[in-house]
Amino acid sequence: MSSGATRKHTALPKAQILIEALPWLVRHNGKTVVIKFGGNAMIDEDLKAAFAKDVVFLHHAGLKPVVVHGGGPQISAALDQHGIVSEFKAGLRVTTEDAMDVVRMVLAGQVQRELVGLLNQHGPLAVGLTGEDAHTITATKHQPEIDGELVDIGRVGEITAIDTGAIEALLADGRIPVVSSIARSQDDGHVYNVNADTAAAALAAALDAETLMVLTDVEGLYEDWPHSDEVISRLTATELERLLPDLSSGMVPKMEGCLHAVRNGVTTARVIDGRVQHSILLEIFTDEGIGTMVVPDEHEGEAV
Ligand SMILES: Nc1ncnc2c1ncn2[C@@H]1O[C@H](COP(=O)(O)OP(=O)(O)O)[C@@H](O)[C@H]1O
Ligand SMILES: CC(=O)N[C@@H](CCC(=O)OP(=O)(O)O)C(=O)O
Repeated sequence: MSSGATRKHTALPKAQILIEALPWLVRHNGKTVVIKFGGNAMIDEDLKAAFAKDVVFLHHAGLKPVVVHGGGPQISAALDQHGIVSEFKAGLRVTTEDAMDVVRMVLAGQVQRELVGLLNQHGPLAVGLTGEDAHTITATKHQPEIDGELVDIGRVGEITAIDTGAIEALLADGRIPVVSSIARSQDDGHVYNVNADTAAAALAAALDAETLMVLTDVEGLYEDWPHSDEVISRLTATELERLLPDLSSGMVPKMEGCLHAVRNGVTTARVIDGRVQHSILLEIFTDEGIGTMVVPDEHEGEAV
């Protein structure tokens, strides 16, 4: 049996860890953080549960987390079951009308429900919605330019407007919004498939969020991918803009999204490793942030 003095002594390091978080708690109090949880980081059950705990922790620590989720691998698996081949052009899924039904079913009916369920194990907190709800995300048909030609990739949307009303009402009510990246169409009565990184960045900018955090399945933006695993730890908007033409595949919408966010009022945009448990807490409450941080140009040289 341990004495009172010993118990106090062994508990001391815990108190120190808590008190070290004080400056960050003060700095982030009341601030909105948009967290994009990528489909690739969502494959492991323990990671999903740890993610949910981190988000609930942020909520109770006085921040306002908004979750935007992906589901690329989950959509591809479901399309496969339906005998629909997955094809990507310019990093975006070619989405036929039939594929759109599957995308919507998987994102809104499966992935979002699962995240809402995990978050709500900690209390009546999470409310799921898609960009269709209350006109949260409106889009028009996106036609990427490939080799100088506009290409038809089906029901893929380009965001034209964000209405933050529903999300802000949920935040004001002490809830955690969980948003699926599906948009209402401004042209017809249908819906569009939107890349989840792009949706998260647009929401972060429209919500005037302090931070956009993109969780993925790599450590951050590699300097010379796939030849080296040297992570770029900090980039200004202008430095990122110069790098964009050389980026490939999944990193393109992420880094374009980070650039859009910091050019539109978000203080920092970060790409971090969703495979590391509690990476969100490391980013928000310590100096030992991991991954890649993008800052606006005017913050160059300042401590963020
Ligand atoms: N410069 C780069 N640095 C890191 N990853 C890169 C880079 N260029 C391309 N990638 C690829 O981007 C992937 C992440 O994007 P993606 O597969 O769309 O993930 P998510 O499901 O999280 O959105 C990485 O797993 C890696 O294969
Ligand atoms: C247009 C487009 O490509 N939409 C994506 C939406 C999901 C997504 O972005 O998921 P991740 O974040 O896991 O990649 C798709 O259909 O895969």
